[in-house]
Amino acid sequence: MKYITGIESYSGQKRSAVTLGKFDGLHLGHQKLIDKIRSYTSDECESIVCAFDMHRDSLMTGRERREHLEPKVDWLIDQPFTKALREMEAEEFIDRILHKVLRAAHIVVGTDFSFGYGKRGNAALLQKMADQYGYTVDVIEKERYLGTVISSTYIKDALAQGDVKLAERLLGYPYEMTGIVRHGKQLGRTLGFPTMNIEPEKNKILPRFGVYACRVRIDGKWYDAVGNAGIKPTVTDEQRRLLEVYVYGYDGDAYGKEITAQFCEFERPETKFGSVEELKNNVMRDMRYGERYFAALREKSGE
Ligand SMILES: Cc1cc2nc3c(=O)[nH]c(=O)nc-3n(C[C@H](O)[C@H](O)[C@H](O)COP(=O)(O)O)c2cc1C
Ligand SMILES: Nc1ncnc2c1ncn2[C@@H]1O[C@H](COP(=O)(O)OP(=O)(O)OP(=O)(O)O)[C@@H](O)[C@H]1O
Repeated sequence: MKYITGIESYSGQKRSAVTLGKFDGLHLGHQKLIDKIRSYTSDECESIVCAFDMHRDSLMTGRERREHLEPKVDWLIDQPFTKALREMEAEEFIDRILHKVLRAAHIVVGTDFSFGYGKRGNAALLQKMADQYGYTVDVIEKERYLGTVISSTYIKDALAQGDVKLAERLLGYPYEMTGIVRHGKQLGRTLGFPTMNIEPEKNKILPRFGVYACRVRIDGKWYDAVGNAGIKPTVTDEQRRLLEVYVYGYDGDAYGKEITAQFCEFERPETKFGSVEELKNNVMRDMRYGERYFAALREKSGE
């Protein structure tokens, strides 16, 4: 996959199958559009995801989006949502960007896709200009989960409530975050539970502050874990968002390593305990919860 920032730097020579939108999270709805552009790829036609970057709190970092799309499409264009773009007339966007720059042969959008100044551009306008510019348009019905349309907003709402299981159903994969293991206050070790701290990127959304059963990848190997997403109000006033995980069966030194954590199930909200002793007792209970969670999972899958 080729990755660029800004449509103007596109240098593809072939015709293209293009899909456009914010694509935050690459959920099951987005995946339908991506499958469609992939179905058009050939010696003459490359697939392009054009993702508008809104610079707001997001389900995915830019790197995560790249990694998810890497094996799937030929091009990922990250397009900052600039004033010039916001104010471009829809017809000009079709002519200048889709036709002249991207050489679109196929355009794939969801039913509610809108673009151009005042959001005047939509699927109907794309269809109206299709013959003139020689492209086809696929307007994909919105994918639903139990009757509700899947959207990035819906997934953000689920995460805000700690419902990481629902988020996983809507995404089609577990919600996750990646970071370099940093030194904490090193209190955990003295309290009897050594942990790994990772900090989310600035705009990366953490689920509701609280304790979760997690899966953690260290050096390519997956481990069961239990972790707290939040600000550790019992021991610090710093307000720094962190995910802190206790990893079962890992006794190496993970400082400086990049790890990825997947959120499996919400256990309880993060709490400001009255004493470190109370915190410790609760973390011990969380560890037993995590053991039960993964034991039950294994039993279910017959392992
Ligand atoms: C499973 C688990 C649950 C936790 N729950 C809370 C909590 O509810 N409230 C809180 O203030 N800190 C919580 N913590 C964070 C602890 O305060 C932290 O692990 C301890 O102070 C060690 O921090 P350190 O890594 O900076 O040394 C939790 C940590 C873990 C691993
Ligand atoms: N559930 C869905 N099924 C099919 N296509 C979808 C679905 N959701 C969005 N799309 C389409 O995917 C493209 C990118 O959508 P976009 O990420 O902008 O919207 P979204 O997921 O609804 O996010 P938000 O909630 O932030 O509006 C658009 O063409 C949109 O119409």
